[in-house]
Amino acid sequence: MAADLTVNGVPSPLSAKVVGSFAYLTIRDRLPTILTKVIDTIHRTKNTFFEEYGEEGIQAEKQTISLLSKLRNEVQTDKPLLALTDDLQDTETWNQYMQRHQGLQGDQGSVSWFKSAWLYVECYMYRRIQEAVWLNPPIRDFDVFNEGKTQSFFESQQAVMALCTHLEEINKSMEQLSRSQLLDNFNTLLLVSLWGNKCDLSISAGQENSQKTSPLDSLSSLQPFILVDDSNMVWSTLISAQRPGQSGVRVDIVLDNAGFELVSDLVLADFLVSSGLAREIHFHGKSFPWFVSDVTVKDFHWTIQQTMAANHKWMSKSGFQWKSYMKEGVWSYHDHPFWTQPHEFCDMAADASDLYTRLQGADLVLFKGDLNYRKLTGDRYWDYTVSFDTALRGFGPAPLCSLRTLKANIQVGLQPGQGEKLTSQDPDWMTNGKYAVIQFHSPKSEQ
Ligand SMILES: O=P(O)(O)OC[C@@]1(O)O[C@H](CO)[C@@H](O)[C@@H]1O
Ligand SMILES: [Mn+2]
Repeated sequence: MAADLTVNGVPSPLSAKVVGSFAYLTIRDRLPTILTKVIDTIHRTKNTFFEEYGEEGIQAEKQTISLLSKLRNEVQTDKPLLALTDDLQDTETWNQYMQRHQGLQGDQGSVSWFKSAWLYVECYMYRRIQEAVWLNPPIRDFDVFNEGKTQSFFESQQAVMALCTHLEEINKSMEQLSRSQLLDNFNTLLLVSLWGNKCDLSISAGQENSQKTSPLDSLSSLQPFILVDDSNMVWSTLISAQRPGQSGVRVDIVLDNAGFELVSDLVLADFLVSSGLAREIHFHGKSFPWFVSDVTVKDFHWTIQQTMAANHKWMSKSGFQWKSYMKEGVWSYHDHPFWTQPHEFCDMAADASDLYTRLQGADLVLFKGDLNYRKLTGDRYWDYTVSFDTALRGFGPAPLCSLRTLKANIQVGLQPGQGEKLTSQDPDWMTNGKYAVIQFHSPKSEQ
C-alpha cells in the first residue's frame, strides 16, 4: 500500500479524498444509508412519541427528522463540518477538535466529509445524530439503534445458548482442569470473542448481521483467516501478572458491539473470573448510541437481564452469575466520553489523562473490534509490515491486545509479502470481515 508520508514520518490518515477507496465508498454510500435508516426509525416511532408525549412528541419527531435530513444532505454534498450546538458535556471538546483539524488542513479548504480524515468525519456523524436527538426533548434518550441491537441479540439465541452451555461445562469441571486444559479453554473463548466481532451493524449499514450457528463449530475452519495470532502473549501476560496472595489480575475489556459479540465478551469475562485468572473485570462502553451496534450502558444491563430471563437453564444461570458479579463489584461498567470522541488513542494520555491513568491500573486491556483498531493505529496509510508498536505511537497504558475482524483498509504488523499475497488471493481482504488479528503490545517490550 502506498504510504504517503508526512514530514514526521507518520503517514496521512485515510480519507475519502481517494475516489473509490473504502473510506470514499463508506461516506458516499454507507453513511447516507445509515442516516436514512435512522430517519425511517424515528418516523416509524411517531405514534409512540405521540402516545407518550402528545403534541410535543410529534414536534420532536418532526424536528429531529429535519435535522437528520439536513445532516444527510451535508454528507452527500461534501459541506463543511459544523460546530455542535447542543449543551452536552463534550460539545466544547468536539468543537476544539474541529479547530485542530481546520488548522491541520490550512488552506486546503474547510474540514468536510470527503476532504478530511475518515475516522474523524465518521465519528462526527454519530455525534451529530446524538445532537439531533438531544436538541429535541422529550425524545433525547431515544436510542435510534436500539431496534437493530435488540434484534441481533434475539436472532443469535441459538449461538448464545450453545455458548452458555459450553461455559457451564467448563465451570463445572474447573477444579479438575490441568494448566494446559485451562489454556485450551482460554484460547477457545478468546477466539469466540474475536469472531463475535463479525456481528457488526455499521459495516452492514444496519442489515441484519447476527450469529446464527454455534460459534464453537467454526473455530477451526476460521483459524487460517487469523493473520496475526499473539494469543500466546496474552496468556503469558495473564500468567506472569499473577501475584502471590492475590486471587487473580485486573482485565479491562474495551467493548464493541452489542448482541452476540457482547455475550461472547461476558462469557470470556466469566471464565477469567471463575478460573481464578482475574479478580476483577472493567468493561468500557459508549456513553451514547455509536456506530449502530456499539454497547451503551442500557444495552449492557439489558443483555444481562435478557440472559437471566431466558427459558434456557445455562443461559439463565450465566445471567444470574453476571448480575451478581456486577453487584459484588467483581465486574464494573464504565463509559468515559473519550470512547465516543474522534481521537486516535495516541492522544489519550494528553486529551483524557484520567482515562489513561485508569487503564494503567489494568494488567491487560482487550480492545474489541475494528473501530478500536483504527483508533489504536490512527487510521493511517501505514505499510503492512510496520510494527504494531510503531503504529501505536506511544499509546500503551498497559499490556494490550486488539481482537479485531478486518473491516477497514488499515493493517500493520504483517510479515513481508503477507499483505501482497492476501491482495492477490482476496482483493477485499481488509474490508470484508473474513479475516482477523489477535495483536498484542506490551509497554515493557519497548524498553
Ligand atoms: O468497530 P466495529 O464494530 O468492529 O466496526 C465498525 C466499522 O466497521 O464501521 C465502519 C464502517 O462504517 C468501519 O470502518 C468501522 O470500523
Ligand atoms: Mn462497533
